[in-house]
Amino acid sequence: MTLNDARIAQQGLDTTHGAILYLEEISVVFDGFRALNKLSLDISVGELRCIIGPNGAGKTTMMDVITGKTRPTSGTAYFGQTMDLSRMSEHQIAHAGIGRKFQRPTVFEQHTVFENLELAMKLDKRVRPTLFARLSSDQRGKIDEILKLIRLNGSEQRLAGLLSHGQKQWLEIGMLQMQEPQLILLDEPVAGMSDAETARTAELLNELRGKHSIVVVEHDMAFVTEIAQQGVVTVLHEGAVLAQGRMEEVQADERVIEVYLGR
Ligand SMILES: Nc1ncnc2c1ncn2[C@@H]1O[C@H](COP(=O)(O)OP(=O)(O)OP(=O)(O)O)[C@@H](O)[C@H]1O
Repeated sequence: MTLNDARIAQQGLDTTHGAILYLEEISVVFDGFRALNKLSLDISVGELRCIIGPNGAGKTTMMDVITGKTRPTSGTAYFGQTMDLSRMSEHQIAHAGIGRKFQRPTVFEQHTVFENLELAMKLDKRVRPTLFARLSSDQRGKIDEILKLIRLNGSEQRLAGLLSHGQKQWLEIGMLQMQEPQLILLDEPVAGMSDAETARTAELLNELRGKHSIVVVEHDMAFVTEIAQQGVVTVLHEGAVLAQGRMEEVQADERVIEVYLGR
């Protein structure tokens, strides 16, 4: 851990004003093209926010800004009241508690489900156990709890490489959980899943509702309807917020129908 990392970790997350993430007038310009155009967005603590929008709307670029992969050309991004994401490295942002799941699962295929969860816990720099230390009963209990959540209890000794696509996605969500991020970003979590797997993923996210702050980017509208419930859905278009509100509100919005749903 560098001195700067230690300073950020020590600073802690300040959510006294109820929001965990503030994006204000974020623009990202690639060679003259505005992928994000003064995007402003707040996520509340414990919220499950769904972000939808047509291809090229800027959803991935927004996630890249939050995780430090892409620097905004202008605007501000804060994690809690005090952490300026534009001044932190990707590593520092992950360390401060923002966890991201990419679209393709990246589990350790040669290891069992249990070992994947164990490894995820041991990669958590805040805990710093040695890789070969035996698990405490608390740690074992936590793995068991996550196995149930991700519907893989009973499969803990299977090799991750042998799991179905959906199961790998759940395992990766479990691995994220092991690191207890304060904010979880999920990029198209049900892409490529069967209908049954999609339904179970919706159940899983509904179980996480309120316990974590979660941002889900997804194209599958049936799935979004399942998990949005009474929460806020944000529609991005051309790098900015086109509409925002409950799912039935944005679905009825003429502008949203025109650019996205009506295609
Ligand atoms: N590194 C880059 N250089 C140049 N242009 C980029 C770069 N990254 C993204 N873009 C462009 O920015 C725009 C927004 O892309 P982005 O991937 O954020 O959209 P998206 O909403 O995630 O789309 P999708 O639903 O297809 O994943 C696109 O037109 C894309 O081509």
